[in-house]
Amino acid sequence: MIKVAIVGGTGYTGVELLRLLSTHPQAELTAITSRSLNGTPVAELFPSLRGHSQLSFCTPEIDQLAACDVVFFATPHGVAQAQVPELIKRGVRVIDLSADFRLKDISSWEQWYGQAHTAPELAELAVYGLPEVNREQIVTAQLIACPGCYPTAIQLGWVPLLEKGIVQPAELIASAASGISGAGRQGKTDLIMAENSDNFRAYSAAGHRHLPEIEQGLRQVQPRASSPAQVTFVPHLLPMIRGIHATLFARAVGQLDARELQQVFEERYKNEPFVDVMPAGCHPQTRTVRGTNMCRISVMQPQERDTVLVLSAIDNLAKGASAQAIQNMNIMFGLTETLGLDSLALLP
Ligand SMILES: NC(=O)C1=CN([C@@H]2O[C@H](COP(=O)(O)OP(=O)(O)OC[C@H]3O[C@@H](n4cnc5c(N)ncnc54)[C@H](OP(=O)(O)O)[C@@H]3O)[C@@H](O)[C@H]2O)C=CC1
Ligand SMILES: CC(=O)N[C@@H](CCC(=O)OP(=O)(O)O)C(=O)O
Repeated sequence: MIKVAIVGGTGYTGVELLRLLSTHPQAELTAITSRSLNGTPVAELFPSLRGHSQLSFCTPEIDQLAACDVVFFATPHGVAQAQVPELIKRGVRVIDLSADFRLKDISSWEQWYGQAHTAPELAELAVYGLPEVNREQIVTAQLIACPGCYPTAIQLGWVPLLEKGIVQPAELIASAASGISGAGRQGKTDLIMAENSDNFRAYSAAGHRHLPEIEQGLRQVQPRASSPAQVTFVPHLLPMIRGIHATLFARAVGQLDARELQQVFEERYKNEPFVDVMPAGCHPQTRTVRGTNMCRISVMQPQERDTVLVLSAIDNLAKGASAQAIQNMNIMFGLTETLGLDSLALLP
């Protein structure tokens, strides 16, 4: 059994990790932290876990964390970079769900996250945990930087086109909408039900911190000679709890027909257990991925003009965070990649 700890167990990604790890056949959760609820039984805060967790929340003590094989950080940005260096020194493997180690360009990280980075050498060491692109490096990684939710949906939608150089990399447009759990569990007025129910709005349209992450990931897969990927990214808040839907617009470089595009996607993802390329004409829905590690994608060319349209749907807390983090753990520890991740979405 793999001994696991979660730092930040009371947030939405923390409890999603807890839910998934509780039924994982090879993982034994030995510590889960909350400074504010130290000593509270986990099943008292989350009664859905009654009968599945005997643990109580504890404070994040380095010795207890270092006794585990792997530590998940489900904490706000800036927390992992303070604690991870010591764990790495002690040989523990770390899977960070925050953005602390996602960007290789530290000055860009500092600009977008508005704070100084205290462990830039670990950002260099970290492997970006998108298995569909970096599976080989994940196997031996000591530190995984899990992708953000929007970057997961958007990169999986565009990677097949960028790799083959069949769309203009400098003219990419992503319009994406997220459920409110994407903003975390802390109370803020603009996240309450009365502000969001029966409402729909864009936010951070002038620039969102996921933009450099998306561009970094796409540039990694592009052919070297092509001009670097440039993205216009507009996120929106949807009045629902879970789910991201991304509508991705790109301009084709040459002549392509819809059948060839479909083949590019089917070929690229034919061995990927968690990417479902839907038949031509289908529209992915967030409901069909809810609570699962799946990304459902479709590609089309409306009116056979030169716009290539990709639709991509994930669950922000699952493939966009905690389930993808467990997919990384499975790969790192040589387990079947789908272990503990084979549940189906609830319908309706
Ligand atoms: N929500 C989403 O859809 C996604 C979120 N993420 C990222 O995952 C991370 C967690 O997100 P989310 O679950 O939404 O966050 P929440 O704000 O809901 O939860 C944060 C958790 O971290 C703990 N925490 C806060 N500060 C510290 C600290 N200094 N030291 C130790 N623990 C701390 C809190 O517990 P306590 O204060 O009691 O210790 C709490 O359990 C964030 O970085 C987020 O950006 C990534 C992908 C998707
Ligand atoms: C709806 C909402 O507010 N979403 C969050 C993104 C959540 C996420 O995945 O981002 P990180 O992992 O980078 O925190 C936002 O736009 O900031």
